[in-house]
Amino acid sequence: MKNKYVIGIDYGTDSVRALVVNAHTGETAGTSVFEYPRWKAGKYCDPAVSRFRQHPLDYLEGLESSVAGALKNVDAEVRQNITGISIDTTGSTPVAVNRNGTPLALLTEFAENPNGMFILWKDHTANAEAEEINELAHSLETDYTKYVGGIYSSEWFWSKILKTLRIDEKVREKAFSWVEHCDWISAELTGNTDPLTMRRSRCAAGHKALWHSEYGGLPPEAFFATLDPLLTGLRERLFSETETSDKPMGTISSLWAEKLGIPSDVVIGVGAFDCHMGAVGALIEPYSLCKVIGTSTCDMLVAPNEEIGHLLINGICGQVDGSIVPGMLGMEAGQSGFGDIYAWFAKLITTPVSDLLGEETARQLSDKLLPHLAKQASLLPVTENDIIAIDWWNGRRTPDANHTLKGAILGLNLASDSAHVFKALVEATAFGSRNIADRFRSEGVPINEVIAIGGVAKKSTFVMQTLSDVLNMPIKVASSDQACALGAAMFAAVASGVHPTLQDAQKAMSSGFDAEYHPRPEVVEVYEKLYQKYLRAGDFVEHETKARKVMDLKTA
Ligand SMILES: Nc1ncnc2c1ncn2[C@@H]1O[C@H](COP(=O)(O)OP(=O)(O)O)[C@@H](O)[C@H]1O
Ligand SMILES: O=C(CO)[C@@H](O)[C@@H](O)COP(=O)(O)O
Repeated sequence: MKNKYVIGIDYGTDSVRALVVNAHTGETAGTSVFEYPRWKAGKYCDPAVSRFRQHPLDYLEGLESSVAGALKNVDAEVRQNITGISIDTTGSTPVAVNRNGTPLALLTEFAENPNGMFILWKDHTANAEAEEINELAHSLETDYTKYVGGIYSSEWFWSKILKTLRIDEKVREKAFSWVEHCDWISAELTGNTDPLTMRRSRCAAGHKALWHSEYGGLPPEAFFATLDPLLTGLRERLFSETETSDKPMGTISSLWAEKLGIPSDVVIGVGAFDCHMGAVGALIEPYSLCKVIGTSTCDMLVAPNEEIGHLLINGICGQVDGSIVPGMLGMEAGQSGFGDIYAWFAKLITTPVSDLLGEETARQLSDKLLPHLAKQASLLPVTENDIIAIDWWNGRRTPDANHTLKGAILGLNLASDSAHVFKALVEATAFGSRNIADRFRSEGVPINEVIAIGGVAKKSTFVMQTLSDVLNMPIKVASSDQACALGAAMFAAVASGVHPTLQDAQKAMSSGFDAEYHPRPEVVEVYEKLYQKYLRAGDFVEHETKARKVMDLKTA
């Protein structure tokens, strides 16, 4: 029997990576990463107002370049035996499309309009719209937020659509429908981007677009029309059916088969979000908490529907049948800022260096900075009087989404140096993780083990040790440094029929775990006390944010 190969493609926040994998052994045959050029240049974004947009050309160029790079040195035999491609992306990252399903920014008149581009998951320009969605949903007999943790977020589909339709008349006129990145790019590969017929991801729809089988799809038209007449009629131009990612989206178009130099019968799987496919790549099992730790975190859990399905889990990013592993309830939570907070601190240090001593010196400093800070911080004792930081630099995703919240550092004195502050930031991100784990437990979802994947999990032993101490649980780190792309490859192997079930694909293709962290008994107790302080300080920050908002409203 000839070996079959599959390609997993993982669109992260900064770059896309393609992984060519032997579907029987999981062995990597080729891999390549492409950084989005327009995004890297900071185009179309304004961090001061939390506006983050990505141009569809970054994604298209990335598709071609990453796959070409991954296939560059493989034998003809590998190329000829590729059976499937599956894709994961960030989310909720929707875009307005025309009747053909073309993102508006690919049309000449919208080429430079950020509102015609993909609205990246971390764009928080729609806070007010999220609040309106919550107010309306909570006032109705059926609360349509009940399966997404009871709070709709400004990071999600409807908030972003509503905001865009309100502020941009041209997009309003031209937008026929809206599509998530994971749906559009997979559909693009099949050649059928018709928004009315393309298959939509269960994962994206259930966690971010309020889709649920109980409502027969999306909430009823009346809900959206009451929210804003601008939404009238859009529901009909979206979708009512969704698919899990073990299913095919279609067959590759001849155009893309030719462009990529692969067989014309390659199956394209239904897409999903990066952290969901990552959890599969990291061998998630019922009641494992799989933490995808990068710029942000996604905290993934699966459990049998019959055991957990009756619960409504408050404050998380949703519970969706089949969103991670088909046939199981998939749950998502997470932190909107994790590694990004360390990156912020590094930038704070390197920017004046760049201004005063030049870019090259700053780059050299930047390359060494985080490992250096981690080393210095690891030498510091952990005491009850340490600095406390609150990890809401990019708002709070969970528990209880609130993107108007901001970060804080408390307890500085004249002896506080960069290592002390970095230690506090790392601890803050770990406390945020602990708060999520506690919420799952208090809502009736036990956690049997913790698995970690993502850039930070691989790069920083200091962060991972602190996390294990604060969670007071061991953490296993998956061997693959491309777990999301590997998970996508596993889905591709099922969608294209190499393996009958996802579990079979996982068994055959997984590369297991290569590190394990254990809590250090000598600091666990101190961290428990610091965590209680973190919770109290967080309450204070939240209270002050609310008070300031009331004042702002009064003076407006
Ligand atoms: N040595 C390090 N210690 C801690 N964090 C790091 C280190 N190196 C990089 N990071 C963080 O890793 C994050 C990127 O994670 P990664 O998983 O590669 O990206 P993404 O989230 O886009 O998939 C950045 O936010 C960066 O600050
Ligand atoms: O929010 C989600 C999924 O729900 C992620 O796509 C988002 O955190 C992006 O993560 P990365 O930056 O790719 O680590």
